[in-house]
Amino acid sequence: MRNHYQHAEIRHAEPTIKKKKKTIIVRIMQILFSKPKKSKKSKENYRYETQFLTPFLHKLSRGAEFDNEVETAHDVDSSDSDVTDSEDSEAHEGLKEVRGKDKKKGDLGQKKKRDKKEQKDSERLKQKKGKSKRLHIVDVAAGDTSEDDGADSEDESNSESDDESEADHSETRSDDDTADISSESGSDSEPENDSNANGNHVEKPPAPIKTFTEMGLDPRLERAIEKMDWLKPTPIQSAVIPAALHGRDVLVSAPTGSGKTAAYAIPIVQHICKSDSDVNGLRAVVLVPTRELVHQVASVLKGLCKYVDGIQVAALTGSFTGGLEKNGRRKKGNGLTFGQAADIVVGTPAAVISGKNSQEGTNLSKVEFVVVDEADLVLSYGYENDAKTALSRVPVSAQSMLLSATLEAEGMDRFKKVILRRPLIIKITSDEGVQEDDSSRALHYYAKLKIHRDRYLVTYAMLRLNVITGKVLIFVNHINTAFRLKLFLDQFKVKSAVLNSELPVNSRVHCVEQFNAGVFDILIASDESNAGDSGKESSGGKKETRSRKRMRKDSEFGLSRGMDFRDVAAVFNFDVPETAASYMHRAGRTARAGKAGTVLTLICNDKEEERLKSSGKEGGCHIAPLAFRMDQIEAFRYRVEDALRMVTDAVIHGARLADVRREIVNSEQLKDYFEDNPDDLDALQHNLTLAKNIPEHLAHIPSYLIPPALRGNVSNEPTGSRFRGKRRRRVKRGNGAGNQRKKGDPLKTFTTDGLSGSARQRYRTKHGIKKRKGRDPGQTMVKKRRRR
Ligand SMILES: Nc1ncnc2c1ncn2[C@@H]1O[C@H](COP(=O)(O)OP(=O)(O)OP(=O)(O)O)[C@@H](O)[C@H]1O
Repeated sequence: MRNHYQHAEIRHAEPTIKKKKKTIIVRIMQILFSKPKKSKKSKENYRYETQFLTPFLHKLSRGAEFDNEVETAHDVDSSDSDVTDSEDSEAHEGLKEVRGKDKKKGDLGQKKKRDKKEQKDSERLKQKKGKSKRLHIVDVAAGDTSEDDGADSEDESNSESDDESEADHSETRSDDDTADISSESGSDSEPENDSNANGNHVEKPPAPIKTFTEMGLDPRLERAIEKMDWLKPTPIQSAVIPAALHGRDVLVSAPTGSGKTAAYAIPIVQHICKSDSDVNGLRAVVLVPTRELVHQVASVLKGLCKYVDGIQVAALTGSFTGGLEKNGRRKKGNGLTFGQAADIVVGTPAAVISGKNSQEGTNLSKVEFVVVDEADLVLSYGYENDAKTALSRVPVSAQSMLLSATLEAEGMDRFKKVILRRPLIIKITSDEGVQEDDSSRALHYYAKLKIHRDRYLVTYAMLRLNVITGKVLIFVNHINTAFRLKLFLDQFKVKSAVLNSELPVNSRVHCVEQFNAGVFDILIASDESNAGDSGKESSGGKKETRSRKRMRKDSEFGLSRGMDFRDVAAVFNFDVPETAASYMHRAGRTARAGKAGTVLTLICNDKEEERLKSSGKEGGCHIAPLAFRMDQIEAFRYRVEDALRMVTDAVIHGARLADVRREIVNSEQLKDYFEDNPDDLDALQHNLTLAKNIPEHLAHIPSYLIPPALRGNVSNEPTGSRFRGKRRRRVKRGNGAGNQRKKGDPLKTFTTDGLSGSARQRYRTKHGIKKRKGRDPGQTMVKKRRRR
C-alpha cells in the first residue's frame, strides 16, 4: 500500500505542465478533504491524516506531479468500495490517478492492464482487511475491542458477536498456570473462584468492558477520567481494567502508545477509593525504569486522584522537585517519612529501595498493589537486583501487574513466576495485520543516502524547507551527535532543544513538558541507552574534573522508553537504532493513542539497511524506501558544508559543557520557583541558540534555491519554535500570574540565562532580592543562592 510513496520525490516544475499541476492539486485536495463515507473510523483517519500525516507526505509527494518518468508499477489502484475507510488507499488511488493522467491517453492496452491490476489490488486489500480482523480476535485474550476502534465498519450487532468470539479465543491458557480471561461463555477448565491473598474474592474474570461508565468506577475517578478527555477505554484498558478490578494479577503486553499506564493507574486509584480510608501507609507501588517515566506516571496518577481528597502520590526520583512532590508531601503530624506518607509511590527500583527519601527506605510492608511498568527493562540486567530487592519487600499477598510492549525479554519468565499469582495474560500483538487498521498508525520509511554527511543535508531539507511540519522528535545515538546537529541547525536559525542524560532531571522533565505543550517543535533526543555512548568527553582514565563530574550521565535516563511525547508528527532516526526493540520504542513516540505519525530513518550503507529491515521484521512493521531526490536539494550542499565546518569538535565540547552548566544552574536556582509555579512552562527555554557568530547569509534562503514544489512553505523567519505572544497571553490569563507579561514582546523578555524576565521578577519578589543597577539580574540571583 505504502509503496506509492517510494516514488514521491521533490522535482522542479516545468511551465508546460502547469495545467496538469492544477488538476493534480484539485484531485489531491479532493482526496484529502473529501468526507469519509461510512464509518467513524474513517472520520478519525481523516482527521489524523489532515492533522499530522498529510502535511509531510503531501509535500513529499508533490514532486511526483512534475515527474513524467515516475514508475507506476507500485501504484495501487483501488476501487471506491475498498477505500472508504482507508485514507492511505484513497491517497494511493488519487495519486495513482494523477500519475495515470500523465501517461498517454488512449492507450487501451495499458488501461486494460490497469483495470486488471485494479481488480487484483482491490481483492488483495479486501483479503488483508479480513486477515487483520482475524488477527485482532485471535491475538487479544479477553476480547479485542480494538477491532471496534479500528475498522468501525462493523455495526453494533457485529461488535456483539465479536465479543462472543473474543471470549472464545480468550480461553487460551498459558503454560505457566495462567488463568484464562473467558467469561460469560463459561470457561470449562478454570476454577470458578480463586482467592487473592489480599482478601479479595476472585471470581471468573469479566469480559472486556467498552465504556468507563460500565466499569463501576468511583464517581470521583470517573470525573477525573472525563477531565482527561478519555471518552472510552482503549482496547487494552477495556480488557485489563475489569480483570484488575476483580483482583486478578495481570501480565499485559501491548504496543507502544496503547494506553497501558491508565490500564493499571485506574485500578490502583479505584482500589484505594473503595477500600478503608483509615489505612495508614503505602498502598501501591509502581516501578518504572527511568526518572522521566516516574514523573510521567505520577502525573497520570495525580490526574486520576484530582477529585479524591487525601490520596497522596509520591514520585521518587531522588532529586526532582518540579511540583510533583507537592502531591506526595509529608502528612503533617503523623510522623511518617516521605515515601510512607504517600498512598501511592512511583519510582525507579533504585529510588524505591534507597533511603534517599526516608531514613529507612520506603516501607513497602503494607503495599496491596504492585505494578512493574516496562517490565522487560525493569526486570533486566542493570535494574534486576534493585527490582528484586524492592519486590521482595512487598507482601506476597499484593495484587501484581506486569506491563511491557514485549514479553520476550530475558528474565521475564523467571520473574513473572515469582511476582504473579495465576495471572491473566492479556496481549495485543503488533503484527502487520493489526497495525494496518489499528491504533498503531505510524508509516515507516527509510531513505538511503550515499555518505554520512548527507544526513545533515537531508535533515536541513526536512526541517528548514518545512518538508516535515508539526512536532518532530529526532533520535541520535550519541550526545556529541545531538550537539553537532543542534549547533548545525542553529546556523540556519532552526530552533531545537537537546535532551540527554547529562542534564539534571528537573531540566529534562521540564523540557519534555514544554515540548508536549507546544512551546517548541524540534527535540533532539540522544538515545544513548542502546548505543553504549561513552560520551567521549566524559569518559577516559583521567581524574574527573568538576565539569566532567557535572557531565556524568544519569543511568536512569531514557527517552525512547515509555515517554508520552504528545502529538509528535514525525520521528526522525538521524542514526539507525542498534536493536529492533530500540527501533520500535523510538517509533512508538509517534502515532500514540490512535493518532497517525511518520517514522523516517536515514541509512548510509548496506549494513544499516539490513539492521533496519530486520528491526522492521521483528517489530512487525513494513519499512518502505523513500526515494529522496538528492539532486533537488544539491544546491544547499555548500551551505550545509559551510555550517558543518563551523561545528568543530571543540565547539561541540564547549556547547555541551555550557549547556550542562546552564541547566544545572537553572535547575538548582529554580527548584523553589517551580514548586510554587509548577505550570509555568514558559519560565525556562531549553531551545536557546548555542552556536556563536552565526553568519546571516546561512539563515536566509533565496527563493531561486528552493525547489518549486516547496516554494510558499519556506519562510526566512526562525523556525522550530511556537513561542509566540498569543500563547503566552493565554497562559497568563489561565494562571492569573500578574500583569508583567502584557508588557513588551514576550520573546524579548527572555535573556541568555534562559529565564524569562517576568519569571525572574517573580523569583526576586519571592526571595526579596533587589534589582541592582548595572548588574545582570540572573547573576544576582545565582550569587545570592550561592552565598546561602
Ligand atoms: N482511554 C483513552 N482515551 C484517549 N487517550 C488515552 C486513553 N488512555 C490513554 N490515552 C492517552 O494515550 C497516550 C499513550 O498512553 P500511555 O503512555 O499510557 O501508552 P503506553 O501503552 O504506556 O505506551 P508506551 O509503551 O510507549 O509506554 C497518552 O497520551 C494518554 O493520555
